[in-house]
Amino acid sequence: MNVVIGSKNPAKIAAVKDVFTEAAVTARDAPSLISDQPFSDVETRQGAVNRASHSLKVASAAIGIGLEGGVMYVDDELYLCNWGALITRDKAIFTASGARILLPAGIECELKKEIELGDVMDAHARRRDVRKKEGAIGIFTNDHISRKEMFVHVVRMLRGQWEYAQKK
Ligand SMILES: O=P(O)(O)OP(=O)(O)OP(=O)(O)OC[C@H]1O[C@@H](n2cnc3c(O)ncnc32)[C@H](O)[C@@H]1O
Repeated sequence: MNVVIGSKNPAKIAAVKDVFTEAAVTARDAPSLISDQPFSDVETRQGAVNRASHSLKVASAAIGIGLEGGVMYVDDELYLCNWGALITRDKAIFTASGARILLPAGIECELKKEIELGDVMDAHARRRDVRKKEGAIGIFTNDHISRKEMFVHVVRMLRGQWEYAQKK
């Protein structure tokens, strides 16, 4: 089976490879067609769907996967959120969201200056390419949960829903 992931981000590719161990996984750049820094569940999920859909158009695979990071408010508190989408050739769409954690108030201030979370995290943690490695979730959980691990959970939920639908 061929699976295409609509991103060249190593944390996202590694998560898909971990779940689709038997598949040939390829990675393609795919536009999210949303803002660089999504600010809601609705927008972040749409980005994941757009990436999955685009990747399937440009690669000959059975399944396209899109993974998208963003932030969203619960009341007036800002949380990290992540969404995934799995799309099949016959246009079935499955979506799932990942674990979320509250972001410190200082992070929200930076995001409001239109600096992307990935760049804010590099400055905050004094590290490089946090978005491709441990992620904000890794930094703020003291490296207990990495971005890849969080996405593995999302991709497992996508795969499980797709398998369940095939049984019906
Ligand atoms: O190469 P792509 O697939 O675009 O990966 P990305 O990390 O740059 O882009 P996302 O669409 O996943 O995330 C949207 C923005 O939020 C940032 N972001 C989301 N989750 C993050 C996390 O856990 N750690 C660091 N940055 C994160 C990310 O860097 C972007 O600025």
